[in-house]
Amino acid sequence: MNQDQSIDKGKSPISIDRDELSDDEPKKNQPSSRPQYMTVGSGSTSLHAARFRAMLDSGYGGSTTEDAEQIAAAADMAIQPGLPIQAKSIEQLWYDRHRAALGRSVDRAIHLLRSLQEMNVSWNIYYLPLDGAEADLSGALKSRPYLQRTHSTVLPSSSTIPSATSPPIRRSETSYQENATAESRRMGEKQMESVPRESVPRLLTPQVTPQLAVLNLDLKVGHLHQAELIHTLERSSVATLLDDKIRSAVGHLQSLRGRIEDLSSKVLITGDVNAGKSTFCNALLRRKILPEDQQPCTAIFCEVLHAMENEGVEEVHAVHLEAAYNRRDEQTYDTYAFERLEDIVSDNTKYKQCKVYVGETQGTNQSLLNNGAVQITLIDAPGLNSHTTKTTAVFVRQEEIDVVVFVISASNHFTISAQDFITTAAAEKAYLFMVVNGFDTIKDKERCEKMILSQIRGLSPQTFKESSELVHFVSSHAIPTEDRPHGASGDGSTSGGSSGDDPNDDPKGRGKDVESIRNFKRLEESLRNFILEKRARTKLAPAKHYLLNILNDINVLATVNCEVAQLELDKGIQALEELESQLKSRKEAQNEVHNETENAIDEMYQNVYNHTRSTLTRVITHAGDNSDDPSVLYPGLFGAFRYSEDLKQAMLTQIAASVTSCEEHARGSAVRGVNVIKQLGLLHLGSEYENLTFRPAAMFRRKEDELARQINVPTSLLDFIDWPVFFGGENFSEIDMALKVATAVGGGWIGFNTWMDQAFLAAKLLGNINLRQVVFPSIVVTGLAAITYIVWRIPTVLQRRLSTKVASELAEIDYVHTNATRISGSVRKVLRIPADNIRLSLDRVVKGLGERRDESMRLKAQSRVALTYFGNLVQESVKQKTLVADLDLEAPTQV
Ligand SMILES: Nc1nc2c(ncn2[C@@H]2O[C@H](COP(=O)(O)OP(=O)(O)OP(=O)(O)O)[C@@H](O)[C@H]2O)c(=O)[nH]1
Repeated sequence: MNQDQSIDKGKSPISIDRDELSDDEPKKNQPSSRPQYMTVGSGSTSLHAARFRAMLDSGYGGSTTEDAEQIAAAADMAIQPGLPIQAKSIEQLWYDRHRAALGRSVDRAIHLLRSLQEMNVSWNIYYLPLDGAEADLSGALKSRPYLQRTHSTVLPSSSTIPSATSPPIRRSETSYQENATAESRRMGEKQMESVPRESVPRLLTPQVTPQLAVLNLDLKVGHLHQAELIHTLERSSVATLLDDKIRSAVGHLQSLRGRIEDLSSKVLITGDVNAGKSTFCNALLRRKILPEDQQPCTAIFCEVLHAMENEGVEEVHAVHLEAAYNRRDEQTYDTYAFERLEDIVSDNTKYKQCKVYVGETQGTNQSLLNNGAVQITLIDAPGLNSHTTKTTAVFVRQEEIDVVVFVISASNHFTISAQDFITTAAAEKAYLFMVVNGFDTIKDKERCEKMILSQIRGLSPQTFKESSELVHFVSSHAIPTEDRPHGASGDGSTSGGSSGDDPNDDPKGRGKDVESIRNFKRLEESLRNFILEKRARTKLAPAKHYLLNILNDINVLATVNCEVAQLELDKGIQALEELESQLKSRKEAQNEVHNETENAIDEMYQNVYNHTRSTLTRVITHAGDNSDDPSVLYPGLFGAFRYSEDLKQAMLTQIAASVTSCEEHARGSAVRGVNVIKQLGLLHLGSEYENLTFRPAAMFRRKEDELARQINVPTSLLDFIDWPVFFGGENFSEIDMALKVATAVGGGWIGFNTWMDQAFLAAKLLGNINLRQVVFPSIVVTGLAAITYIVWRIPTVLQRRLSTKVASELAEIDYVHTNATRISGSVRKVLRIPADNIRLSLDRVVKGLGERRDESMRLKAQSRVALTYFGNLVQESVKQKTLVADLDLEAPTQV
């Protein structure tokens, strides 16, 4: 609301008496002057007092009861009929109150951001839309299309500073994002197919991000935009990016906090090259301190402060390029006298900035730098061009600049750089103060004014709206400085004037000079008002503006994350139920498979063992029954030994063949067993067991049965004779042993001699004569018969004897059991491989399910915590937003 409007409110119980305007200026020339005093009209209830009380009642009042009482008393005083109260005191009280309230809100916002930062560590903040890429995990939302808040707007300050009646946050367009996000969604879905759920980044797409004014992640790499980059980022990377944003927002809030507390104000004077910025500064100071030149001469930022801040010493501190200025640390700057300023400001290779401490030439009432209550710093910026525009914009963006004064050359109007800068600065700062300088050089002033105002309307509508206060057409040259007497215009377009700067002092009443000085003084007044009286707007409004933005961002993130937390909690509960049942059935399957495979293996092992054992036992037992084997023919007495070797060989070959057949049988059993296990694998683990291949030929490659060939079964003479027939007994082993010894010591006939000796002993008993006559022929015949018998029986006896010997040798090395164990063990080994694989696979599945269940439980717990946290955050951010939005920074002027 501008001043004229407030004046129009003449019927208000509280009115401004324009007759009480400052006595510095003629009243009729003070359309923009601020009221110095306020008188109370009817004495009826004051709006101010009501507002104060309402504010106190709201709990958002002063920091102490005493403070509150003091303010309320001041307000009550203001409504006492006929009692003049200094408007500035009231304003100061309002200002302090707002300052304290905003300070508390800043602290609260910092607290909320820090908690958000902590939350972001344990539960990465969601930063992706719930449609599109995330749609597959948000079945619940599929049936309830997610509302995309495409354009939520935080109304900026100034005329748009939200008041109690106009909510600050306006969702101008809420729509179902169907078509607009289709492309992004398609892309997201495509990429999501290949991205595991856990790595889904929590990002908001550009459809949501515009509503984030501060915490928006500015993702851009080359030609790729956020929508494309979004899916390539890990959630943790996004969390880190967001953490950085939150950190810098906290830093910004802290400096805003400091700025709110700070009683000084900084005024940046910027504009096109040679627009007359330095001349304007000098005119404000009434001293020619900063170098003025027709050529561009200011290359570094030049800060003009009151000498009071430098213990009253006037000097220049040129700050080193890499140093952070500290007045108490002379390492950070060089000290110069004012005369050297021209050299310093024109060179930006040695110094980045200079601080100029200036003592005032004007009294405190008129002084701009030190106005009693507030310290003001003027900053003369380098002229804007394509190189410096960005630097200056960055400078402006820094929170310590309260007011931007933009100097335009009346003859050049707005250059491209100027337009760029104003567009950027207008977005950053609520107000721009425009000084159209060198107005003395313009002939058709009215036309110039019109043209410039229409340009301003396009560039900064807010400034245009209050142009009577914020846009000034002046001539800095018209203001006399120490070395420039009154009216000494550079181009001579205006003539000289009186020695003082009061136009009324002009004895000849030179109209143009009078007008110029008056205009300049009006500008000063507006600027002073702007800085001093409207500190709420210049100092507090940026904090309020930023607070509304950041609280809105917190609210948006909290709302989205609340929904996500609810969604994830629901999903978590559902997933947990599914996982529990899967885990149960898998564990059952695990036991079942274990038992079935073990049974199958044991059964197969036992079968093969029994089969091998019985087969080998049978073959070894009947190894000597191959008399009809055509390959082993008895060649007669003289080939008896060779025959015995052939027989032995045939027997061992037969046994070996039986071992091979047992192995073949075992292979078949293994194939059957593997099939049984494969079926179990297919049943419980699915297709991964379809291609299970088993090569039975690979079994029994090492011929361990050759042991049989290596056994030593020597043939002795006794093996040819059927001793039991001769001796009618079976005490064969003793004889065998004795004969073995005899054979070894005296050759094969010793045993026979002993037998003959016994025959002769019998004959002796019968008598010599008879014996000689009867027995001898009998003996000879019997002997011959025996010999014939023995020779005849050799093949049969040898087979049996050798078979027995082989069997006993094999029994000695436990051949049957060894081979049965080896073959069946081999089968077991072969079967154990797929069985173990199945078991391991099932173990893995069970373990995986267990881990997923644990993870789901963790996520569920986290989601529950997040849900509670974000739910509270939504409420708290709304509460804080309302409190901040309800702060009416302009209250005292709306009387
Ligand atoms: N006629 C006239 N000349 C002016 C006025 N203000 C400045 N000048 C002249 O314009 C020229 C440039 O003035 P400066 O103050 O150096 O301009 P600047 O914007 O500070 O220049 P840079 O910092 O180098 O960009 C000087 O010759 C001044 O004398 C004015 O109001 N009227």
